[in-house]
Amino acid sequence: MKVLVTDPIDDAGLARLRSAGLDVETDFDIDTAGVLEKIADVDAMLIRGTEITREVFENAPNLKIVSRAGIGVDNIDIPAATDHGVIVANAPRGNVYAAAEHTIGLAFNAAKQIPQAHMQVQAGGWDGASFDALELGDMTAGIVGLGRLGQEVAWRLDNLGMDLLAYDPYLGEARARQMGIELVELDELLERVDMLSVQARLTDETRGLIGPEEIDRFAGDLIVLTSRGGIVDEPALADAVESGEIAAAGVDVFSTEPPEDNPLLDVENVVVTPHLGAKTHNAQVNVAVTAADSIISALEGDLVQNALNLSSTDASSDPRTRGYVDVAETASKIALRLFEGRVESIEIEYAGDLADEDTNLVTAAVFNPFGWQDVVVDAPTRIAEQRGIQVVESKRRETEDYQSLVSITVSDGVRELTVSGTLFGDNEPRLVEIDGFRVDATPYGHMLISRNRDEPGVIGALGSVFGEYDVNIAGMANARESIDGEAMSVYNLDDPVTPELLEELESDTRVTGVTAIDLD
Ligand SMILES: NC(=O)c1ccc[n+]([C@@H]2O[C@H](COP(=O)([O-])OP(=O)(O)OC[C@H]3O[C@@H](n4cnc5c(N)ncnc54)[C@H](O)[C@@H]3O)[C@@H](O)[C@H]2O)c1
Ligand SMILES: O=C(O)[C@H](O)COP(=O)(O)O
Repeated sequence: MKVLVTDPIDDAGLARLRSAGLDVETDFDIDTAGVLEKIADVDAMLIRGTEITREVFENAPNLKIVSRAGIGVDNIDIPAATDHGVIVANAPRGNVYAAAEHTIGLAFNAAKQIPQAHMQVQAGGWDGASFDALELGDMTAGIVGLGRLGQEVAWRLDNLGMDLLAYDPYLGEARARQMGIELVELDELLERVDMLSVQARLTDETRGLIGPEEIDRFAGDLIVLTSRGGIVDEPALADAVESGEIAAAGVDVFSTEPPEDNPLLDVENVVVTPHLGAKTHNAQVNVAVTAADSIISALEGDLVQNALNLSSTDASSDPRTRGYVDVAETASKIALRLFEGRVESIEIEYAGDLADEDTNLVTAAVFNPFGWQDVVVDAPTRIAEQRGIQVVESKRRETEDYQSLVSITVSDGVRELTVSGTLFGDNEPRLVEIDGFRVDATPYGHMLISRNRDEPGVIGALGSVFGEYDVNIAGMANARESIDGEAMSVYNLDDPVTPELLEELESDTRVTGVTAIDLD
C-alpha cells in the first residue's frame, strides 16, 4: 500500500513505514495541486503543513488516513475527511515540551532584548545602556488556551516565580485551581496581566480573538505567540510595540507562513522565529514515529489512538447510531453557545431505542465543539475529565414522544441548560428542546436563536430587521413558556448574521437575547 509523505519528517518515521512493508513516496516540494495529481492511488498521507482540501479527499478513492506529524490540524479540512470516510490523526504529545521551552525562550529573548544586543555586539557595539530589559519573575502572566501546551508553559512560568491567570472557556475551574491558576474572562485577563502568552489552537472561535480592541485593552508589557498565527491581530500588535504601548513581543507563528509583508517583521522589539517551536531532534523523532504508527494501525484495520474525527466509515458501521452523531454534536454546539456560565459538567442522556445501542461514537461527537485538539474517539470522557469537566452519561429506555432522544445538559454547578435532538422520518435531525422550550427546529446552516417577550408584533419587528439587512429567512420555529411569558424563535437563514444585524435585533427592548450559530 502506498503512503505519500509531503513534508520533511525525521527518518525514524519513514523507516517505521518501510519496515511495515509500505511503499513510501516522499515529495517535499509538493503543493495542494501536486497532491491532487498524485493522490488517486494513495492509501495514506503523512504530512505537516501541507494543506489538505476537500478536493483532495474527493479525488482520493483509496485514502484511509491523513496523519499529521505534529499537533495543529488547521491545514486539514476535517469535515471533508469525515464525509469521505478518511481518518485524520495527529501526534498530540510529541512536541509539547519543545514548544513550551521555545515559548519561555522567546519570552526571555523579547524581554531581555537578547537578539538585538547580540547584533549590537557583533557589529562592534558595546552599549548596554541602550537596552531596557524587563524582569519576568515579578510579572503576572496570562495564558490564553490552557491546553496541553498552555499547561506546560504555565508550569515553567510558575517556576520562574510568576503569578498566573488564564482564559480558557473549555477548562473546568477545579483543574485550573489544581495548577494554582485563576481562570478569568479575557477582558479581565488583558487588564490584569503583565505578560500575555497565547497557546490556544486556531479555530473559527479563536481567529481574531485578540483584535485591535483587545490589544488596546492589554495593560501589560510583553506578548508571546507560539500556537498559531491568526489569533492575534498582527498589524495592531506591531503598532502597539512600535509605539511603545507594549514593550516587546516574541512571535513564532504567523497568519501566513512564511510571513509576507508582515508588519511584525519591521518592529525592532518584536523577536521573531520561523515556527521553530517543535523543531528539536527529540520532538521531530516523536511526532514522526507517532504519525507513522497511526498510518500502520489504520492500514492494518486497528484502532487509531490519535484519531481526531469520527470517520464516516466508523460512524456508518452502525446505522442505528449514525444519524445521532450529528444530532449530538449539534446539540452540544448550541448548548455551549447559549450557556452563559463556565461549563463544569456535562450530562449526556440517551433515551428510547438509542439507550440499547453502543453510543461511544455519539458521546465522542458531543466533545467536538469543545476547542480541544485531541478528542480521541475511544476516550472522550476521560479526556474531558482530565480537563476538569465532569461527564455523566445516562440511558433510559422510555421516551414520551420520540423513538430516540439525545439530550445534552451543560452546567456550572448553579445554572444548567439542556438541548435535545432526535431524528425524524428519513434520518432528518431535529432539535426538540432548547433550554426548556419545546421547539421543532431543523439544525443546518446559519441559525439564529432569539428570546423575547411573548407580545404581538415582536416576530414581525424582527422579520423587518432581517429584511432591512437583506437576510432571507428560510425557516422558523417558535415556542413559548406561557401566554405573555417568554418566547423563543429559532431561525434558519440563507445569509450569515453580521454583528450590526445582531446589535439591531438586541436593541429591541422586547428581545431578551439573540445568539447566532453557524452549523456548516
Ligand atoms: N509553535 C509550534 O511549533 C507549536 C508546537 C506545538 C503546538 N503548537 C500549537 O499550539 C496549539 C495548542 O496545542 P495543544 O496541544 O495545547 O492543544 P490543546 O487542544 O491541548 O489546547 C488548546 C486549548 O485551547 C483552548 N481553547 C479553545 N477555544 C478557546 C478559546 N476560544 N479561547 C481560549 N482558549 C480556547 C482549549 O480549551 C484547550 O485547552 C495548537 O494549535 C498547536 O498546533 C505550536
Ligand atoms: O502544530 C504543531 O505541531 C506545531 O505547530 C509544529 O508544526 P510544524 O510541523 O509545522 O513544525
